[in-house]
Amino acid sequence: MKRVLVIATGGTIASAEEGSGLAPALTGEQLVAFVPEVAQVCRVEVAQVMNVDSTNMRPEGWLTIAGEVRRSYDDFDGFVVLHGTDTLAYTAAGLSYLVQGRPKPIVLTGSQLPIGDPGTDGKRNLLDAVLVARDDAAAGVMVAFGGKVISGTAARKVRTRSFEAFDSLNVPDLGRVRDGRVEWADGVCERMCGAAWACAAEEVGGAPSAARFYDELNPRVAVLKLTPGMDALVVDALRPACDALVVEAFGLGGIPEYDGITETLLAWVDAGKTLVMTTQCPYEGADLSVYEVGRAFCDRPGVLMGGSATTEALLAKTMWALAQAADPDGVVDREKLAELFASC
Ligand SMILES: NC(=O)C[C@H](N)C(=O)O
Repeated sequence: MKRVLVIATGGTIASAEEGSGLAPALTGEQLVAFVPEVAQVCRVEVAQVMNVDSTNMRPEGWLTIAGEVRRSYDDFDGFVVLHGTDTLAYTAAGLSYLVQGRPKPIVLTGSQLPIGDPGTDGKRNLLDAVLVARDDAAAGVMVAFGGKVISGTAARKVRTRSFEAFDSLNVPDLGRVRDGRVEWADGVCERMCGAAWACAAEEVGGAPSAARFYDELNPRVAVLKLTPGMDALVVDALRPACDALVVEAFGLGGIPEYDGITETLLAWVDAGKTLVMTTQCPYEGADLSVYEVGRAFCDRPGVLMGGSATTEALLAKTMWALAQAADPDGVVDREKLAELFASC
């Protein structure tokens, strides 16, 4: 029987109402006990690394989860991370960059209703995630939620109440779990590699092979969604607190020319910081070379293009790449940063 480690972090799945609003109350052991089918399909152990609403999850928490996977890696065939849904997509992206190669499956899930609620989606999601984590064809970081299996770098929470809370943006779902069976989409291994992992061609398809663990992130990265009439002071105000800024431009890549917005953004890279350009449209990605209002950002040292990656993935990738590209004094090698950014 395969061995699965359930890493419990909290979230609605573990929550109960104790008079001041829903808050995590149950342990991972208690959650697993709600789903007896889990013990019938694998040997399960639980690690409780924290018990928080995912609103309070930070990049340090991603490192804690990745550290737990690393510590237990040889003892288990797969990992399930029980997590609040609100920032689950960020953590899934963070883990995708912290555990690269073609690692054993690391499957994130949670629920929209507490596991003790009679209509809960938590039992189904927990069992589905375990089924994916023990599946022979599974590898890498994934989200299993509401029957869908989604790449860890493509997930976005798109619904606040419904059970189908997550969509896969710009890449198809990796598969589905239906009636207790994992059904992978056609050509899924190639897509999984394209989405998240820097795989060599011979690593495509089949079971997990080598895992590459990283244990550093630079959390000094913010996301700025441009809005009509934004004051350049807002762009400036973020600078002291950040080493990089992920900019959600308009449409295909429009950056306002009025009131010094373009100049104030470009001053970031002149000061040695990094800009990552993306779009506020969820689908089809950005291309700043098309319109005049984006051209100034093309071929500029220090400016990286986000393509069709999600903002969640770009934030996590930037935190990872900045940490790898910095020397001990924190000076970032831009060439190395650009290479790392393009590598996964
Ligand atoms: N459904 C959920 O899990 C929401 C909860 N606030 C969390 O993210 O922890």
